[in-house]
Amino acid sequence: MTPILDAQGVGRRFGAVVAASDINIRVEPGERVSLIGSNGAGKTTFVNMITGYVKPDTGRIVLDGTDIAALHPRAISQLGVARSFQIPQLYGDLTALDNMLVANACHDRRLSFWQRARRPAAIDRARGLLDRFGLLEHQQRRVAELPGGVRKLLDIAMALTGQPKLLLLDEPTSGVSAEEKFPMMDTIMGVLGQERGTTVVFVEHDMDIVERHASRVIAFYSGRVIADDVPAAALRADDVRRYVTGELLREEVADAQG
Ligand SMILES: Nc1ncnc2c1ncn2[C@@H]1O[C@H](COP(=O)(O)OP(=O)(O)OP(=O)(O)O)[C@@H](O)[C@H]1O
Repeated sequence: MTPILDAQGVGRRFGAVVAASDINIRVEPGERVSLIGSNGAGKTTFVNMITGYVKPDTGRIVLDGTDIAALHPRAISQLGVARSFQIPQLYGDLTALDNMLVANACHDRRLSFWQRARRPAAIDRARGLLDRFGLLEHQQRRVAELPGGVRKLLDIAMALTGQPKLLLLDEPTSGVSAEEKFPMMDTIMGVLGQERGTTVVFVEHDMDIVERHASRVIAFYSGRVIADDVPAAALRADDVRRYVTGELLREEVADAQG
């Protein structure tokens, strides 16, 4: 099977900082891969290299058979990569539905912008997605008036309008309250389960969410991959317990204190 994503020997420095070092990651269709790691470990750099916002210094990044490492972000998006951001990128003065229509129109360049945006099929698709995310009641509200959790879901719904092959979610639950996190991720993953063929790579700091929703976990530390396995095994690995969750360090400190 052709992998959706095949990154081989990928490296990137920012001055003296090594943000990615010999990253080798292959993602198969349908996987739900969680990227974990402490602040500055290199997760966002990896996501930015897939979307084309950061170019690797070394290595290859192949999307569904096409080498994308040198392509412009727009070209990569048109090949089927979509992303959501830690802080949703929305048009505050437009309604939720119009945000969806604008996102959808960006994927189809055949007609003028609003002709594309207002096609009946585009409106149906946008309303269908809003419905599946539980957002239909908000469709005519200005986005600036919507609560943060709703805006996050809308951002992800917008990313799905173009039926991407690969969806990248950068900390989908950041800034969301502990009570809202779990139902929110259940909604997101439930919708993705209905979207045939969408593969997901998500950056996540909450290990309970990772265990619940990832089929595979890739842990980063200092620009390197230190674990790549099913969640139970990856979260038990010594390097992950030392450098990501900090459990091992806490145990060692407790032992040292007697
Ligand atoms: N544009 C940039 N210029 C300079 N240094 C950068 C740039 N982008 C990232 N870095 C550095 O690269 C390293 C990896 O950063 P990155 O944002 O990828 O980590 P991260 O794992 O996503 O962290 P966080 O969880 O805080 O978002 C860090 O040391 C960061 O300061």
